[in-house]
Amino acid sequence: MKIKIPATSANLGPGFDCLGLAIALYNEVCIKPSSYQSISVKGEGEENAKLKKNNIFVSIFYDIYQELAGKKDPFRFEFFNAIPFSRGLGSSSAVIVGAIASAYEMAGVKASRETILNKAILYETHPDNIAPAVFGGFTSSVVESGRVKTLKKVLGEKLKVVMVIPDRPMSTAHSRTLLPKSYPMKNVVYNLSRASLLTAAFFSENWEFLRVASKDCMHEHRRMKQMKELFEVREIALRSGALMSTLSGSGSSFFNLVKAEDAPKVAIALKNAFGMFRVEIFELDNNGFEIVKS
Ligand SMILES: Nc1ncnc2c1ncn2[C@@H]1O[C@H](COP(=O)(O)OP(=O)(O)O)[C@@H](O)[C@H]1O
Ligand SMILES: N[C@@H](CCOP(=O)(O)O)C(=O)O
Repeated sequence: MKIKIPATSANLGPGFDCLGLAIALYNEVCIKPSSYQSISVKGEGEENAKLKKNNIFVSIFYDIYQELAGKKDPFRFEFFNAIPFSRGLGSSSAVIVGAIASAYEMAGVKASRETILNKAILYETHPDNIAPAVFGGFTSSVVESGRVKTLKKVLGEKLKVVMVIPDRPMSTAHSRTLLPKSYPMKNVVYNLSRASLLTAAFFSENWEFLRVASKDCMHEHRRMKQMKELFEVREIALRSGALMSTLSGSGSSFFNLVKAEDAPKVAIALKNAFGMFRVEIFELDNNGFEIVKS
């Protein structure tokens, strides 16, 4: 079988741990029955020998496969990774969702996307990457009694993403340790009001509200201080016409949502200012993971 899983950009500013969307940048994994287990890696992580011995996708796959099939058959895993690691593009969530969906497919057990999502939340404590990786589109999610409740909005082709991908990683786990354990009430109201308005703006396609609705006072500043160039990335992106400009997930990438016709202008402005960073124009993904060949 072959599965493709999209990258995701989580938080989108004030929507910490609850808002996210999927991007048309994919990891692909081919899995075939074999007489012995083997792993090959192309693309991101190709040089990392550890991924052939201690691979989180394979571990999660067999967790689920053994639960469903009651045995551990050997498979060949061929990874074609396009999602950079630790750049705030949901690489770890793509692994979790891809491994679970693949295990159900290889065990011959049908599963709804809700089932896949509610398995994935057991491995990833926050739903803002896994929900769009499962469903695609823009998603607003909560976790209630261990179950994920999410709503999806399909995003039209009038929108594109200009993503600035720095050459330095930011580990999600480490980046979360930089955040305070509690916040003043005014900060909480600042973020929850904007997250609400941001969600309403996406669902009603009122793009002119995105700029004010995507501001955050709970996590971005502390994280962006680890890579001060990101403050200028945002300034240039907004000056060039981006609808919104936010730290992608826990970083280090910077997410810029633009009208399709403005994408080249915004990308050129960012490329001219940050020659050392990757600047890519992506479409949005509205499908989530896809099993492209059984
Ligand atoms: N395709 C992959 N195959 C195996 N492991 C992966 C893959 N993508 C990510 N990982 C694991 O996840 C880690 C990155 O997780 P994290 O810091 O949460 O980054 P991100 O912001 O991309 O989600 C990598 O260091 C690696 O251990
Ligand atoms: N809400 C999380 C999102 C992490 O996204 P990632 O793409 O960096 O894994 C957080 O901000 O920690």
